[in-house]
Amino acid sequence: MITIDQVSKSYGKKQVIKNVSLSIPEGSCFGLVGPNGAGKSTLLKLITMILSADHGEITIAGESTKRNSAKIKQQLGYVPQEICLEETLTVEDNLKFFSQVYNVPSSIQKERIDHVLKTIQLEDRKKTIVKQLSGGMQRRLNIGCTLLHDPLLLIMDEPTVGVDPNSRNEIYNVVKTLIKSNKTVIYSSHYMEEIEKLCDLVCFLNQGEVIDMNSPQTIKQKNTTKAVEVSIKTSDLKHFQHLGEPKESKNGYVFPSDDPLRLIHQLTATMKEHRIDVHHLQMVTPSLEDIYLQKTGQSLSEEGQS
Ligand SMILES: Nc1ncnc2c1ncn2[C@@H]1O[C@H](COP(=O)(O)OP(=O)(O)OP(=O)(O)O)[C@@H](O)[C@H]1O
Repeated sequence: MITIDQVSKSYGKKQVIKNVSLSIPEGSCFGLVGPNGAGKSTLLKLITMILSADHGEITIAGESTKRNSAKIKQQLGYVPQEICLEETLTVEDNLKFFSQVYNVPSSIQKERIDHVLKTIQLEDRKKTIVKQLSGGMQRRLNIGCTLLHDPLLLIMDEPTVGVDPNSRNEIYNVVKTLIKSNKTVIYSSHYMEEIEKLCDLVCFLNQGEVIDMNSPQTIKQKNTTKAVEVSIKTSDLKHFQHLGEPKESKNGYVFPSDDPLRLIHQLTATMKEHRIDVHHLQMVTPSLEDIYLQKTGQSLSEEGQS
């Protein structure tokens, strides 16, 4: 569906997309992950042709963005990071307005609006003024406005930023409905749990470069570095310094290791030596978030609180 071939982009002297190549199959949900400033929005703006690449080529459904932009735009829905709605109008009037923006023929406008209201689960809110909607509902309407021309490709730039967990689940449901109806979705996020729930493919972007791209399962299998979680107290940590730098976890501390069995022997020996009781000791596999941290030295979640 989409091929990005050796694409680079600079703002002034600063190169923010560096020779990126990737391809996104039709009907897939493609997750773009990276901390603030990784280049996610810039890459999405290149795909949506808001920006043009300095080098390289982007092809969507066989058409080059350089040559056939008008044709591609008909198949493309872009959900920007910022909510872009007229808040003094009702839900329905916003949808009517965006139908006109997207040149939806008036003969099918009502049918399209009804279908979109169902998809975004706002059928009972169509007469509500936008500013009276919750943040999560506004985000769903923001998505709905990009569905009116029935695009094949949807590009969503952090659609759950600033949304509470319940509303986030409702947005996931909308995205899942879109994936089931065979749309291709590109979904950028700081939240790794979203990517794991929704995406068939995940691309880790860091400082404008693709550092890994695969299914979430394959990335986890490839990065088999294991770790051991142990329930020790912070005051006892000094006895374990020779076993590396642990990370605090829900049940105590997690020690990374390429040889977890050996580490378990070392941990138990140290506990015995210092007479430390242990209630919990288990091998753990890293989450996608941990893998990103290992690869970049940067945490997504800390950066992702904005
Ligand atoms: N119009 C612009 N002019 C100059 N620099 C820009 C511009 N837009 C973005 N940048 C810079 O380019 C880099 C990549 O920004 P981009 O917004 O693409 O990252 P991002 O991964 O989407 O980050 P965030 O999660 O914060 O939205 C950042 O260093 C940013 O400051």
